[in-house]
Amino acid sequence: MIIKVCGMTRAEDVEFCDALGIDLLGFIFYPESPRNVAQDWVAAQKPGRALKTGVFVRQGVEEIRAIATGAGLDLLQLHGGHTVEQCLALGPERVIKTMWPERYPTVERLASDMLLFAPACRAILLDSGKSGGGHGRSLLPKDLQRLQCPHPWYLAGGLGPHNLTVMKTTGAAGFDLNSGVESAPGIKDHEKIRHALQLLRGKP
Ligand SMILES: O=C(O)c1ccccc1N[C@@H]1O[C@H](COP(=O)(O)O)[C@@H](O)[C@H]1O
Repeated sequence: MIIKVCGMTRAEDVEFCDALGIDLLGFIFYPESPRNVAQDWVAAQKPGRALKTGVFVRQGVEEIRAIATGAGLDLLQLHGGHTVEQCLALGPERVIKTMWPERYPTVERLASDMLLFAPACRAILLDSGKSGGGHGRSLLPKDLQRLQCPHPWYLAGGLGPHNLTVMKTTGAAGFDLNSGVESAPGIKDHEKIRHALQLLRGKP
């Protein structure tokens, strides 16, 4: 199971999550977000094990490539209306493509769109709402329990210790934690992260 903690804005949170065994650390490159970070600061963050994941909303391929190189990113989370062609141009092995189930009338229509993107990304991230991210709202687990998709998909949207037990029943291959493990936007609550990890991995 992959666990990502997103919205890193402080070195102490990067170090804490890396030491705890979090797999992916998310850095948001979106000026309208309270979690937006500067490329140079991200370049200075050097986790030992966790992969650095940049989150992009509006940027095109060339800009994403430049930021990825400058900030030393391992993975790219495309959290806007990015196309299959853009994912392929950036490299499927490093792309996490966000999709929004609430845009689809049925879970079957969602699954067929996920299949279109599958060859263009390493994983699909399902978030709440119809666009953007960091809303702090959650998807309904009962809808996702019926989802049939052979490609790895991760779950996002208001995840935290309060709902992870039920969210685990969706069968997601990964969980992306953000506002649900914060004390304020961009300020991670270490106890909530520890508790979330315990619920997901069953470790103290
Ligand atoms: O967190 C943000 O501010 C943000 C802004 C723009 C795009 C994505 C953003 N965050 C990502 O959104 C999901 C869900 O977040 P939340 O748990 O609902 O707060 C997650 O992948 C964040 O990485």
